[in-house]
Amino acid sequence: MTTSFKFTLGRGSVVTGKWKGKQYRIERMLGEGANGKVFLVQRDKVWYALKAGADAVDLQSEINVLQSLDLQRRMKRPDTEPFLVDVDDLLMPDGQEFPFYVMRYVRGVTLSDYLAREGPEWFPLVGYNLLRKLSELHEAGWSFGDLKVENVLVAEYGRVELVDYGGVTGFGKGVRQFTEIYDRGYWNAGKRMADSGYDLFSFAVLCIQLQDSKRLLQLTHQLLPQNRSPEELLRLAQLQPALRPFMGWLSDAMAGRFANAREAAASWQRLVSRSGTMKSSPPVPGWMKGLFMLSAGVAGAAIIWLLWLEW
Ligand SMILES: Nc1ncnc2c1ncn2[C@@H]1O[C@H](COP(=O)(O)OP(=O)(O)OP(=O)(O)O)[C@@H](O)[C@H]1O
Repeated sequence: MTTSFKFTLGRGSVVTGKWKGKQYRIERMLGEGANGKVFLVQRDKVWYALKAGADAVDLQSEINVLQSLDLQRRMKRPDTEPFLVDVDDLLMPDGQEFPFYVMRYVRGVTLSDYLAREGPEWFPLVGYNLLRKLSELHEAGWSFGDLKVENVLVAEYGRVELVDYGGVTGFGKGVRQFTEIYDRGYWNAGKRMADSGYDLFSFAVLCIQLQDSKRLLQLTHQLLPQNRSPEELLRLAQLQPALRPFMGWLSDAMAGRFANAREAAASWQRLVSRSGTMKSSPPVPGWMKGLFMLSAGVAGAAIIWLLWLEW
């Protein structure tokens, strides 16, 4: 397998898996990162995301996680469509080979783009959905590791999907792929070790990042490494009106006081329904609009209930 990773696939080109022979038509590149390139592709009129990487070992560990999550979901609901669709090698016309996998295409935008487009009042609901996603992963024994704004895609009605499973780490192991600003170790708040608290800490930083990325970045430049602390982060959070209802929650998450992500999600849900921070007039379909005629708090709880049913 080659280690160089300089290739492009133009729109309309068709790639064929070496071993299984499935064909995919390339539409466009969705993203490019350290571990590979992700393309929007089509097969039998269905859209998928195809990720090709240079390093078979890295890609294999993402594949293992996705397989284990699919298994877990199918055990809960046997009719669930798998997220991981195909695994094969890509044979390029010039003879180079790249490992790839094909997954469900998430029709979403990044978390910050979603809130900019739909309005900041979606934050409590999207945050809740993200916590539920994390707890699903944790219950399979994995920590996401590299939780950050760019790795969370949000689709219609605040549905959340995590992308880039390259940082996923089994509980108890050292986290290898992380982004400093979201990292518990960087803020002198605990070990760089995979557990539910590691992701919840990153989630808390992500909340601040969403509300005030500028001051968060400034803070990292101002502080000496030994002075980085959760208290500094909480001081920043306190300045954000949107985060005030969540101050206690953020403090618990940063101090590792939640037993797991499910407990953290339940606590978030209680806060949202109690404080009425849930948005009250979203662009929702007619059947859901009726629910929003109720008070914001009740409507919020109703949406959460709906999402619980679907999850
Ligand atoms: N299933 C998907 N559906 C839609 N878009 C996706 C999907 N998977 C990945 N993407 C897009 O492709 C981008 C790059 O994917 P990914 O983060 O997995 O690559 P990477 O090489 O591991 O990147 P990084 O260097 O950030 O680790 C994502 O930010 C996202 O925009």
